[in-house]
Amino acid sequence: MRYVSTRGNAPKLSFEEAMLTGLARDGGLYVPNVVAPRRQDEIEALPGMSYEEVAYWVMRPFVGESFSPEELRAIINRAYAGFAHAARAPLVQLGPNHFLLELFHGPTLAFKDFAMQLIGQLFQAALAKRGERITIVGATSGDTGSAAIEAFRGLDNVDVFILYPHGRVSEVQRRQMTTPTESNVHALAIDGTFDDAQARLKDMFNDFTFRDEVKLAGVNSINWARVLAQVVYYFTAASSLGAPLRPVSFTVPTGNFGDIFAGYIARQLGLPIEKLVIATNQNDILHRTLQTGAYTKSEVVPSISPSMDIQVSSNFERVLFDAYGRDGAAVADQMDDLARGGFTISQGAIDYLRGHFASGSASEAETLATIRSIFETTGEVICPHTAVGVKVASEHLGATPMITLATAHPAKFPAAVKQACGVDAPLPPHMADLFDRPERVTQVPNDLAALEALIRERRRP
Ligand SMILES: Cc1ncc(COP(=O)(O)O)c(C=O)c1O
Ligand SMILES: N[C@@H](CCOP(=O)(O)O)C(=O)O
Repeated sequence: MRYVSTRGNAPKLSFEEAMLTGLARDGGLYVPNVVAPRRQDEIEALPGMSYEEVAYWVMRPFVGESFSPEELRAIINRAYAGFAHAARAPLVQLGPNHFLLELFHGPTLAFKDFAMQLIGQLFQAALAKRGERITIVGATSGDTGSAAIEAFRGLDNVDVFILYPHGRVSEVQRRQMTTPTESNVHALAIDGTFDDAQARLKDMFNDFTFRDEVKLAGVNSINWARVLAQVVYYFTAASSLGAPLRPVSFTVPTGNFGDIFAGYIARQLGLPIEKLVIATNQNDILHRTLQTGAYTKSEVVPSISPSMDIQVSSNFERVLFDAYGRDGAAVADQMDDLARGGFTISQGAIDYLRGHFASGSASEAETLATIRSIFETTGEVICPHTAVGVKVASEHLGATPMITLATAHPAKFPAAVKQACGVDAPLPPHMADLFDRPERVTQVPNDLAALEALIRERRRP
């Protein structure tokens, strides 16, 4: 298996090379050169397998020669050993034909742990073999940052810099990033939005002098390995509800488009997903794009689901690449237009997108009302991101089982939960003293040169 850039003008790489490279050198994102459907009998055999066994089955063909079968199995087993639930990603029923896929039983209480715990192990194995050290820079709207810090804290050969938008993450999310004491961890509060943070990160990748000097690596969903790890739970969830013999639908709270893109890959691998529904908060650019055919940036408005306060959804480029028949030059043109404010999608490409995705959005009031009504009718306390998904899913329910991804633990957003339904959402025991731990953070300007200077100064040579 080789990996190609969505902009068609970068070297083709192996899985390990693509993982360590991050952003392609033409500014694009790496994707597999082919995603072939799996055999039906193999998919039928998934129920009854452990999460780790399904993960191995999903990932093995994508990993190729980069890791031996034994190495990959051991890496997967280590990655999920610390999860608090034996099923790793349990399903709970919310109502007739509506299920929640709980993705918050990892160490930092969000779905990011599924991929980050895995790539932490993959990076360590690859770096040990190569005898290399790297500098990870990540952009976060709240959850990627803490998951990355948890996966890489204390490692001798990795420095981690996490850029989060100052004042635009929840207090629990911020403290998860600012309280680790390891000297290889650096929390940076940028004066701007998540989009600014992600744009500066991509600028760093496009500054080849800096990139090569610090050996820059990325753990955002820029990194294909992140997306791959997230494909697994679509299979475990669907197969526990009877797939592939009966179809299922998914609704995915969406921001950077990584999680739903993983669902799109699962469908390409042969999972019968009837509807794949994009659920956005009031920052509804993806929903508007599907409706209008134009991807037009507007200002990010802070919401009670802050991790989805995004206008430039990085992984949308990956699906556009397919929508344009894998024409990298066409994608590169559209991304140039995006830098100037937006682009209009061709008729063929928008038909492709509408054929693969449905969409909807939830206002702030609808998000709060959903948290409240789910609590009152089921006793479940859900986080605001999950509530966005549940609200949008309710507009797409039918005869096919609907699975909404519960992307974070409610304890990460206690203020919104309290406002919605009046209950406290306590942190689990391993985080119970989070508010007593001292914070360590540097406020930084939204300026490439200043950020690069700080990283050069702080990283260990
Ligand atoms: C809790 C939560 N829900 C949903 C999302 C959106 O996921 P994605 O960015 O993969 O679309 C995020 C951020 O990634 C998140 O942290
Ligand atoms: N919501 C994310 C944004 C970054 O997404 P990623 O999947 O590209 O890492 C966050 O919580 O940081």
